[in-house]
Amino acid sequence: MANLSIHSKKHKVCVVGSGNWGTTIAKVVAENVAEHPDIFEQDIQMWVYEEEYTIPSSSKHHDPGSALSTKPQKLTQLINGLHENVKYLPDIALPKNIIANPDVASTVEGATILIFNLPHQFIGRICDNLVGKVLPYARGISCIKGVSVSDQGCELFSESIGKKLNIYCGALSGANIANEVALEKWSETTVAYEPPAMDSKQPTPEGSPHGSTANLTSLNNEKSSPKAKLAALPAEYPPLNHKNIRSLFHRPYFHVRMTTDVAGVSLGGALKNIVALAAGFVDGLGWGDNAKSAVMRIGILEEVKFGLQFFGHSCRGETFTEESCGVADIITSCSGGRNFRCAKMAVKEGKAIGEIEERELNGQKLQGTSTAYEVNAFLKVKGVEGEFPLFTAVYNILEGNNRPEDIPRLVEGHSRADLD
Ligand SMILES: NC(=O)C1=CN([C@@H]2O[C@H](COP(=O)(O)OP(=O)(O)OC[C@H]3O[C@@H](n4cnc5c(N)ncnc54)[C@H](O)[C@@H]3O)[C@@H](O)[C@H]2O)C=CC1
Ligand SMILES: O=C(CO)COP(=O)(O)O
Repeated sequence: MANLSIHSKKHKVCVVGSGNWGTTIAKVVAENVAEHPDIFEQDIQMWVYEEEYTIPSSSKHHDPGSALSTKPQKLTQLINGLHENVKYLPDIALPKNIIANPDVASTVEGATILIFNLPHQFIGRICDNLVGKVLPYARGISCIKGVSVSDQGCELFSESIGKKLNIYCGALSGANIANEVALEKWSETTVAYEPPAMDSKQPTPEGSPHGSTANLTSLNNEKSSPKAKLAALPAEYPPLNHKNIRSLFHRPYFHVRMTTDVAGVSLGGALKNIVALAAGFVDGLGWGDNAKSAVMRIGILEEVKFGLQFFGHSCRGETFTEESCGVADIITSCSGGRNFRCAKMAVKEGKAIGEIEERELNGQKLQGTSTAYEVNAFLKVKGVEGEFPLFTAVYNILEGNNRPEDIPRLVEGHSRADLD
């Protein structure tokens, strides 16, 4: 087929991270670059935190006669040889254009689109290693569910990545249990991207509260960082407007809705992990679906309140109630997510959730436990712990100050009016 593109260069896409969701998103984008060769280069470099791994005897790749199969191997070699991430996404065939790379600097080299997808506790250090190694006009998308809390306040990862690397960074988040997406079972997701004006030959959707200009000011209401100057995407590249960003993620089984609300999308993904722990706690007590629904209802109200109170000038309440990254992610995460499952087991077995995480997840990481502590530290500094009774209850249960049985009492009386 003739290449009708008027652009002499194509976008090089890389994925920083290769866990359960990192590998799944690499599969999604690897399929899409193959379908849009006029916009994207064909290979996807995927950064892997290198480790040695022995193929388990339950794997179809296990061959007792082969030393390769019974001895530990480098995970990158296994992924590149088998086209499968045998540790973090077993039994899912990966497209051959995914290249596992243990070196983060060469993973991002020459990339114009960087997709950040790793447990949130590791992103700060990785970004430190990337300073000065990223194209000045690169653009990022963060798939990370968490927030970055420091004495500077509460920051979105899209923003902390953007500031550290001096690039624009959007966010992807939705009701997306990775294993289901990897099996190509239908789901929706939300991608928040506010194209810097110079990247876009197309207007952002009508009604956009932010227009189409780059906004690198802090999304935290009370702090605003100096505006960093973004480098323009050279005209040789196809524009990075909503249409082209969407074409990188949208699949027949993975439906993308675009928005410009980076704060709402990021916060929905981060805060629902705290709610999922609460749902696991009450389910672990055997309290049933009504109790879980109550937790979800209060959880969504606290999400909206948190967004509007601390990120109000850039966050839309409707994002939490209308988009996949909001209410839908609460529902899916409180049904089958890892935070929910591990919290439930912890209560049923009377064990610490960290012990369950270690035993059950084969190296995958819970995000809700650390997020509950981080959000609590921020709420404490602001003096508003009492205004977020569910988030606070989860923290206190993890700390051992309260028991899961206390949740109804702790959230009682917090009607919609109380949360306003
Ligand atoms: N798994 C899921 O169903 C979904 C996860 N997410 C979010 O995506 C983000 C990434 O999650 P997953 O890919 O599932 O990760 P994961 O939970 O599978 O975590 C394991 C990953 O962490 C890496 N890792 C371990 N120690 C490390 C270190 N010291 N430095 C750097 N990396 C290290 C491992 O190599 C592996 O790639 C998280 O924020 C999560 O909340 C979002 C949607 C769905
Ligand atoms: O984010 C998720 C689903 O959208 C996955 O949640 P867990 O990390 O709790 O598995």
